[in-house]
Amino acid sequence: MALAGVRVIELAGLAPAPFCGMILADFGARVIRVDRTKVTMAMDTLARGKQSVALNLKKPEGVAVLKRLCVQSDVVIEPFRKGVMEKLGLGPDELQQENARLIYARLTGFGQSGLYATSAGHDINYLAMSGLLSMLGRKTEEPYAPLNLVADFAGGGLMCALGIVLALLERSRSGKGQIIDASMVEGAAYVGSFMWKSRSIGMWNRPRGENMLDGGAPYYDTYQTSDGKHMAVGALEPKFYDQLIQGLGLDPANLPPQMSFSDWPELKQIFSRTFASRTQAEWCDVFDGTDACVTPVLPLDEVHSHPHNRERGSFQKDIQGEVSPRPAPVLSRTPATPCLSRDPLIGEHTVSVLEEFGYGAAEVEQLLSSGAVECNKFKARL
Ligand SMILES: C[C@H](CCC[C@H](C)C(=O)SCCNC(=O)CCNC(=O)[C@H](O)C(C)(C)COP(=O)(O)OP(=O)(O)OC[C@H]1O[C@@H](n2cnc3c(N)ncnc32)[C@H](O)[C@@H]1OP(=O)(O)O)[C@H]1CC[C@H]2[C@@H]3[C@H](O)C[C@@H]4C[C@H](O)CC[C@]4(C)[C@H]3C[C@H](O)[C@]12C
Repeated sequence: MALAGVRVIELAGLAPAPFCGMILADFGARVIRVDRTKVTMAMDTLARGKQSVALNLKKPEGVAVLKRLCVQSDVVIEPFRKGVMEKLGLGPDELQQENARLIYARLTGFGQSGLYATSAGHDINYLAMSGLLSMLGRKTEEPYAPLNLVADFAGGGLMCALGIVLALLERSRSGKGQIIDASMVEGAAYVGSFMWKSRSIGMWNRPRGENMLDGGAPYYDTYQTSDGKHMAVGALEPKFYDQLIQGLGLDPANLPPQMSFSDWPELKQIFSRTFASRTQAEWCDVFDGTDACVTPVLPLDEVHSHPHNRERGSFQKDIQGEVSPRPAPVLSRTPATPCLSRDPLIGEHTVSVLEEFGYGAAEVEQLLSSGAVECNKFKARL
């Protein structure tokens, strides 16, 4: 796989850093997640393919273990507030002094500098600060965050993974590591570059929820079907719009023009009434195989079995029967072959990882008895 041979230390975090680590693991990196000790339940649902080591970083011996892991690794991902790692004596200066090739990825909400750098926050706050949240939501409603997808995952975990891959590529020339300051505010804003750059062509001249791509246009929206399901319509270009009108069985001569903003509310009502007259399956029969840009809105439990997704193998089942998306994109020679076994227990691999990183049996025993590390392998067998 593309990242085979890359060793990553991921300090356990909430959502963006686990996603970043999972992407790297899916594409072949060896990812060791560093969990806290005395935690009963793993909250990382994005742990596919990772190993877990439980360290108490409030103990100097725990800090020393993490340093040793980082000396022999390529990447460390830290998900804490600015300054937390420095307080532990684990800042980039300390770690890169011992391993100049280390890529030190800092995944935060607000970045490593600025007024908010040390403040707590979550996806919705970062999205708000990126400017994007002000553009999201229906007409007359308050701004609305689309789950925690944009800042946590697109602007956060994914951007951080991109930064790591870029730094690995550059390191293959320079031999040097670097520090990645991955701010979710900036990552989300960057993902949204189109919103800035397309203002010049008038894409966002109207209030929120009244533009072409934000739910304003009747030909770019969702509609309820007679069985309470939905269809998604994305018929932007006139040639595709014509196919939409044809599929809906409407007479273009009786409709206002596609691009007439003032007629959009009326057109929406016509589309709503029409879509409500048949079931989702019936509309799929009408539109599948056409260029009308109309697709069913699939709930998560139907995605896997949709013929298109099934044919491509876009979703996979792990050994516990849990369905999740196959890693994307698909590389032709070195595709991701994600691990399908169960997620690690907290600290399940502490002893084996320590041994692999050169700790002798007596040292491991000492660390276990001092509480600097914890191993839950025995419990895993119960
Ligand atoms: C699923 C929910 C998560 C949703 C994601 C959410 C929408 C997000 O947006 S995630 C993005 C969050 N932001 C960032 O990641 C940006 C960078 N990080 C930060 O800004 C901060 O870390 C922070 C704000 C996220 C958290 O701040 P906090 O003060 O807690 O932490 P830090 O200042 O960073 O310091 C960390 C301290 O920890 C010490 N540390 C770290 N590792 C170790 C170690 N190995 N050993 C010892 N010590 C360690 C470190 O030294 C720091 O110490 P100091 O403070 O002394 O410096 C889930 C969100 C909430 C969950 C629910 C909740 O937990 C309650 C229930 C719990 C139950 O078990 C399960 C059900 C819950 C309802 C649970 C359910 C879900 O998991 C959640 C809803």
